[in-house]
Amino acid sequence: MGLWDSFLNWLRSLFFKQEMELSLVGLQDAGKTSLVNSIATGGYSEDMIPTVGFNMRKVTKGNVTIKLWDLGGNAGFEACGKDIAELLRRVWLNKLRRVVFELRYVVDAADWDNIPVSKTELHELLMKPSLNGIPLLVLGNKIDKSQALTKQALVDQLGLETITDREVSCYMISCKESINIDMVIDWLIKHSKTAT
Ligand SMILES: Nc1nc2c(ncn2[C@@H]2O[C@H](COP(=O)(O)OP(=O)(O)OP(=O)(O)O)[C@@H](O)[C@H]2O)c(=O)[nH]1
Ligand SMILES: [Mg+2]
Repeated sequence: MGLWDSFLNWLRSLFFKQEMELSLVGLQDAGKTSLVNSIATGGYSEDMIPTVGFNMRKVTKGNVTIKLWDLGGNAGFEACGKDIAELLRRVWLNKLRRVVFELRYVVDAADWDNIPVSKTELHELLMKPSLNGIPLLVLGNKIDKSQALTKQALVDQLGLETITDREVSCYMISCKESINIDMVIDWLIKHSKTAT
């Protein structure tokens, strides 16, 4: 095992000793589950089973519980008709707003088409009074892909510079190649005191 892997494993061991519960929010396919795997073990798989939209799952390791929230359209609901799909989406978003007290927002930085939807969802969430002042960590995932946006382009396209009422951090990561996962773990450890 290289020095770098040992360092990451040491960070991981610190992380899972903390008592915390955190939420990861993002559009489907952004890489939330991959990020949890990457933080937990460093493992990565191309063969992920998509979490069906409007879903919440919990992953617990050590003292840490990570809740994964999937945002975004859902083909199953859309089959019920656009209005009903939209209504269900609103109900689901309201539920999410009641339970998320800190935000880590995962974006697929290589999926240009979905960035505007990510932006809308993110800014809608930030308007919720219960999320006032809550620090925001935005993660642009899949930077191993050649078409991935640069950090500045992601910041611009998500309108992150217009968010002035809280601490905003943005890291570009790759779960696949374990890039900047150490920065994410470090951020989570530093902010764990404010976690619910
Ligand atoms: N190239 C690349 N692919 C990735 C990366 N992270 C995740 N993926 C792939 O993206 C797809 C979706 O990853 P998931 O971790 O299932 O994403 P998710 O956000 O949990 O998706 P849902 O559960 O469907 O909402 C999978 O095929 C992963 O292998 C990455 O860093 N680079
Ligand atoms: Mg998932």
